[in-house]
Amino acid sequence: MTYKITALPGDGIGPEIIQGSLEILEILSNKFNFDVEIETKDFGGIAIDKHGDPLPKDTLESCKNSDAILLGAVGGPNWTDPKNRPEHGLLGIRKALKLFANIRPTIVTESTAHLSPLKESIVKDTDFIIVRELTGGLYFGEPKYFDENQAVDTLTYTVDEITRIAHVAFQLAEKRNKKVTSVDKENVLSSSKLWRATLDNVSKSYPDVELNHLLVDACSMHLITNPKQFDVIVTENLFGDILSDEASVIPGSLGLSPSASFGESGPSLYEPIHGSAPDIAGQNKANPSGMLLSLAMCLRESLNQPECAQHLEDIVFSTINEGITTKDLGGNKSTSEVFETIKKSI
Ligand SMILES: NC(=O)c1ccc[n+]([C@@H]2O[C@H](COP(=O)([O-])OP(=O)(O)OC[C@H]3O[C@@H](n4cnc5c(N)ncnc54)[C@H](O)[C@@H]3O)[C@@H](O)[C@H]2O)c1
Ligand SMILES: CC(C)[C@H](C(=O)O)[C@@H](O)C(=O)O
Ligand SMILES: [Mg+2]
Repeated sequence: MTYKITALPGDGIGPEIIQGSLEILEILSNKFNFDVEIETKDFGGIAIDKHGDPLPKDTLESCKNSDAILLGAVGGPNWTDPKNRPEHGLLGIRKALKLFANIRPTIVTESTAHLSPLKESIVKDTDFIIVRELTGGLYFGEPKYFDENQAVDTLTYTVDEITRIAHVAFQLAEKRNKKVTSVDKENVLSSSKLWRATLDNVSKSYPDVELNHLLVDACSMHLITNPKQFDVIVTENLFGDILSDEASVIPGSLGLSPSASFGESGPSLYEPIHGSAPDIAGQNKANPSGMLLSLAMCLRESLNQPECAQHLEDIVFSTINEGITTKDLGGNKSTSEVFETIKKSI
């Protein structure tokens, strides 16, 4: 069986972290005996420059015909036209492929706790997953417009949209520590009132799973004072975006955090949660771990290679534990030095 992968390097540090990751994928496929066919496509700012469109038809077609998509990052100071931004390509692909469930794990083991800027005793043994709704909420609600005098964004959620993401969260929790924390702003927002009521309803089908509700402002505090209390956090699009960047501080760096986006069918998309990091782009300084851990999620979920995924995750963490890290984690290695070390370890 040959797996088809579409690679979307994108902008800024995107190409720097994708290139080495694809080389590692080739090495892993030889070692673990499976075949991959990789098609690399223009996406984001580079696609605006070359084709006038952040998500060209040809790129979307390749994604639709693949088994999985690996994405670096998009955006940057070169693309400021509010009507044609690299980020529109990202929202466009999520919507076109109906990738409504975005999974963002945070794990800190005994051996990685020292990397956190927070106290080791607080972060040690943290293991939770943020389930972020990805195709609704303020990102997509209509009307949405701006003129010189006014700007409007609309926060809409339907019961169906909330129900399907709630099932994802409960099903995950059933396989884990059986605890769902739903995060909303029920004291103010109508959409959050519907969110909370729907979560209560869906929870009736999962009697073994405990459901708690937290307001998003309090959750942002709990996240960094007592992250061990969480198992599965489920929340709407914008809250999930913000809380997951905050959560990346717990293991140590935004450069460490991976993600996977799933629809009900079709290819899934794997990308680190960070952006194109314009401040370090082109300098060989980017931490490739978030991209590599996203590749591991891809190997496990889309390519049916759990042992290969585990091998890659083990090597990413043992490399970090040996002190071979980029500056964001306190080390002095370049992106390419980290990639070379990981290749040798494989
Ligand atoms: N999925 C995506 O493609 C994605 C995600 C987030 C932001 N963005 C876009 O990226 C651009 C820059 O956004 P931003 O600066 O707010 O966020 P960012 O995530 O790009 O960077 C925030 C900070 O984290 C650092 N950082 C990020 N990734 C790192 C890595 N792998 N290694 C080491 N340090 C890392 C950066 O250097 C920067 O200081 C914007 O255009 C934004 O829209 C894209
Ligand atoms: C770039 C931006 C549109 C995107 C988002 O907000 O979803 C990013 O921040 C992310 O977390 O994937
Ligand atoms: Mg984000």
